[in-house]
Formats: sequence, C-alpha cells, structure tokens
Amino acid sequence: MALIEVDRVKKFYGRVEVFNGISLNVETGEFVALLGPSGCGKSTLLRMIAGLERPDAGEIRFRGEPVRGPRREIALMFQSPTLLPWKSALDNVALPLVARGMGWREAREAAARFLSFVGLSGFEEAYPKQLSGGMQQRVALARALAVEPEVLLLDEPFSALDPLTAESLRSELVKIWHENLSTVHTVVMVTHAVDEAVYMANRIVVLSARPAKVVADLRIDLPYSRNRKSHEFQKYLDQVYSYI
Ligand SMILES: Nc1ncnc2c1ncn2[C@@H]1O[C@H](COP(=O)(O)OP(=O)(O)OP(=O)(O)O)[C@@H](O)[C@H]1O
Repeated sequence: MALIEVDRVKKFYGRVEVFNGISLNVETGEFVALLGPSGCGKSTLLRMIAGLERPDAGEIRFRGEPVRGPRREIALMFQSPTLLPWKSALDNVALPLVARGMGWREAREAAARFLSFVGLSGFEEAYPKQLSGGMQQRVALARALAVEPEVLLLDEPFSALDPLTAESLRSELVKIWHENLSTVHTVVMVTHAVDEAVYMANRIVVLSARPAKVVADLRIDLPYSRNRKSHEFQKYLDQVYSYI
C-alpha cells in the first residue's frame, strides 16, 4: 500500500473540470515534484491531499485511510508565509502546538527549538513585519515542522523569495529531507520551475492542462547535493522539458 493514494479523483469548480479521474501514488520517502501548466490543478491536488478540499468523486487515502480533513501527519506550506502579524515569530510557531492541546510553556520551548533549527535563533520575539520575506518563510517552515509531520506538502514555497534566499532555502529543505533531520520523510512540492524540480526531487510528475492527467512520471536518479552544471542534470532538464 502506498503512503498517499490519489484514486480516480474527480474535481469540479462549477463548470470547470479540474480533474476527471486522476490517480497517483506517493511512497514513503519520496520527494515528488508536481509540474504542469498554470491553472491545471496542482494546488487543488495538494489541498485535497492535505484534506482542505474534498474530491467530488474518487478517493484520497493516507496509509489506506480516506482523507476526510486535515491530519496531524500532513503539514502544508504555501508560497506566502501566512503568519499572524500580531503574534511574535515564537508564538506563530507555538500556536498550532497549543491548538493541538500542548500547554503554552511547552509549546514555546518547542517553538524556540524549531526556530533555531531553521536558523532564526535570536528572532523569537520579532513580529513578522520586522522580518525579511525569507525569514518569514523560515518561520513558516519552523511552524510546519514543529507539529512533527511525516509528510510536508509545499505549494511553490520559494516563488515569492529573492533568488539567493530561495536557493539557500531549497538546499536546506533538501538537506532536512535527505538527511532525515526532522520527522518529515515524504515531500510533495508544487512548482512551476523545472530546474527547481530536478534540483530537489527524486521523482517528477508532470500534469497536462485541465482536466489534468499524469503525462510523465520520472525518477530523478542523481545524488545529493546536486550539481546544476553536470551533464546528467542537463539531461534530466531536457527530458522534463520535452513533456511540457
Ligand atoms: N476555490 C476555487 N473556486 C473556483 N475555482 C477554483 C478554485 N480553486 C481553483 N480554481 C480553479 O481551478 C483550476 C485549477 O486551479 P489550481 O490553483 O489548482 O491550479 P494550479 O495548477 O495550481 O495553478 P498555478 O500553477 O497557476 O498556481 C483553475 O482554473 C482555477 O481557476
């Protein structure tokens, strides 16, 4: 049984047919990048896996159980950090833990550990507006990791960042996943960037225009950390581009 099973899922928004029976399995330990044309339904698929939206037909299962709402094993991180502006960095990370029943003191201790883990020691009391975009996205990453999920779903997490910040966060995230530095073993990431997908993922799934179908499902068999200038990297880039 796969960790995540997307089984013949159909999804409509009014008359817009986003999926007409898409199936896709994700195995434990994979880093899957979802690529596809704008508006094809990548974010919708991620939100359905996260339990934030329901399929109109078909089923999404996590470890064989139908996903009927958000689950503690699955965390989601968006393009923008979606922090609460009136809460400190520390409390933004602590809040989901408190919402799950942890006391504030313990939650703040855990939050401080995760802020330190993402390189933000010393910024615990800062408010989001006092932090750069990259730092805010790090707080969002700390918040996602603090609930100790097994699966991290990423919806274009770097696209709002400047190129250098985006690049360092990409490398850090790959390292966290590849070296098992957190509870996260499995990642599903929506991206527009072929280069980002080949740099980070060990599997790339390319979707077609709506109603989206899987048009390619490739394993990226390159060691980490990856060298964008290598011949093999370029070969994978060309291969993925040929499907887009
Ligand atoms: N809540 C909603 N209500 C109505 N239509 C929606 C809603 N969410 C998404 N859609 C529509 O469903 C389709 C798929 O959207 P989605 O955001 O999943 O695509 P995407 O592949 O992630 O797009 P992009 O790459 O541009 O972010 C689009 O046509 C979009 O307009």
